[in-house]
Amino acid sequence: MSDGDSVEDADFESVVDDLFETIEDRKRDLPEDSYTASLFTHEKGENAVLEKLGEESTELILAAKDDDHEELAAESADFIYHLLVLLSMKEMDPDDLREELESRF
Ligand SMILES: N=c1c2ncn([C@@H]3O[C@H](COP(=O)(O)OP(=O)(O)OP(=O)(O)O)[C@@H](O)[C@H]3O)c2ncn1[C@@H]1O[C@H](COP(=O)(O)O)[C@@H](O)[C@H]1O
Repeated sequence: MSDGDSVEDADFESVVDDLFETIEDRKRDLPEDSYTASLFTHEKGENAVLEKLGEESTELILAAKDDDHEELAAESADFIYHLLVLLSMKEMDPDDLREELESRF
């Protein structure tokens, strides 16, 4: 996140872009204590993040069925984070998603 921005006043798009930038940094630097880096070096390869996406979508559905808004927001964030890791693994980025969504307007 750029200097002067706060989490409170960042819009959704810039939060996604900042998170994706952090993911790209972790992919490049592979710090030992980083969960994100561990996904890029996992022995299961991309299956590690694909499995996580499956788990997170199930948790998201359960939160929706319980009408638990706080949990639904948390599980949605987990899902979007893992989706961004997958896009990075595939050498894609949020612009690919943005363009696809915009093409449907
Ligand atoms: N947004 C996320 C994010 N969302 C979810 N997760 C991790 O995703 C993992 C899986 O979540 P689960 O719901 O399965 O919860 P869990 O019970 O901990 O799961 P298990 O690992 O035990 O299966 C957890 O370890 C979460 O910490 C995330 N890890 C990192 N980020 C972002 O990535 C940045 C870099 O993080 P590091 O890679 O840790 O440096 C951070 O600053 C965050 O902004």
